[in-house]
Amino acid sequence: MALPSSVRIVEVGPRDGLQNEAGPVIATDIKVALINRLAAAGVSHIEAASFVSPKWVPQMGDAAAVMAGITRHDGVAYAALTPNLRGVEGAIESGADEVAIFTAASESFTRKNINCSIAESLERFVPVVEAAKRNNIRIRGYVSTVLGCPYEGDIDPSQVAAVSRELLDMGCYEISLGDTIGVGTPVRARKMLARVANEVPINQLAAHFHDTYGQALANLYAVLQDGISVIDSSVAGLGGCPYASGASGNVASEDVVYMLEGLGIKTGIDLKELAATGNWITQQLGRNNGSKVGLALGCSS
Ligand SMILES: CC(C)(COP(=O)([O-])OP(=O)([O-])OC[C@H]1O[C@@H](n2cnc3c(N)ncnc32)[C@H](O)[C@@H]1OP(=O)([O-])[O-])[C@@H](O)C(=O)NCCC(=O)NCCSC(=O)C[C@@](C)(O)CC(=O)[O-]
Repeated sequence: MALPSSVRIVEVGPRDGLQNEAGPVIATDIKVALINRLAAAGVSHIEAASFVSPKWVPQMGDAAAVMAGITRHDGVAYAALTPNLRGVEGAIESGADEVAIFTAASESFTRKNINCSIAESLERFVPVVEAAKRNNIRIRGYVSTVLGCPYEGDIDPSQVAAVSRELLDMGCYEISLGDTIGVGTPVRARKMLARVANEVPINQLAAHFHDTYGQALANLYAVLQDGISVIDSSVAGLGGCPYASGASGNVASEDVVYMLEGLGIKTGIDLKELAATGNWITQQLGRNNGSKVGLALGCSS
């Protein structure tokens, strides 16, 4: 299949990137400035916050304040993660353009992450989806551990396909396939995708690959050839996974945009502005920049 002419980048840095940040809770102002800078760099889809239990994820405890603080840019969708009815109510009140429900292809991971079975998580999402639909808010679905689980090892692609299909049938417009611990390699990624694409149209699937083993760009290049045209990524490669030692964050947005530009694929994002944002946020957090492109360009502001 020909490569797509354009790719929508879903920037998950403010949520997936910051949720696991060690140390004190990051100031709301920094989160707000990060989101505003990403929008100014041309990112059109930003996962801005997470309406989850602050006991489980303290870094996301100020979701409502973050959503209230951002300056909305025309044409930018601001999304929020919502595990249950309480979460979606908060997201709707905060003016989220989109909500995301999340489960996994692995029972053990689901239990650790949201304290229920996969089947229970799907039941829990029913009122979430109903509330979002009543408010004309789009619903995205996540399936984690699509290429491996820290507790169960390899995951059968049929299980990924089955959970993805359930989320689609519930009303998700798009299913994001998460290689949560970044263990995938290109051939396995394509095999998994081929199985899932039997259940969910490829144009309703997104790739959400972490870069723990340095395979994320290779995996993305592989699945782009199968028709994937939505990629989740995190500025400066922010993030990590509390369930996998040494796990790094999502693939860095700067690295993805650089690769896509080299392939002649449009993203609408200004790479220099994005790289400056990556360098800025890593300075704010006092952590290393996980983007090779960000480091190479050395942009700052
Ligand atoms: C799902 C629950 C809430 C179940 O948590 P629980 O303990 O089973 O449920 P609960 O209903 O007993 O709630 C526990 C406490 O949280 C409160 N609570 C309950 N709901 C909310 C809410 N919405 N907002 C704020 N507070 C809430 C609730 O009121 C209660 O407070 P208490 O009575 O103890 O004071 C919990 O497990 C949770 O919040 N988990 C979130 C985990 C999470 O955010 N993980 C990271 C996101 S997933 C991810 O990163 C993967 C992804 C998407 O990026 C893709 C990939 O890479 O694979």
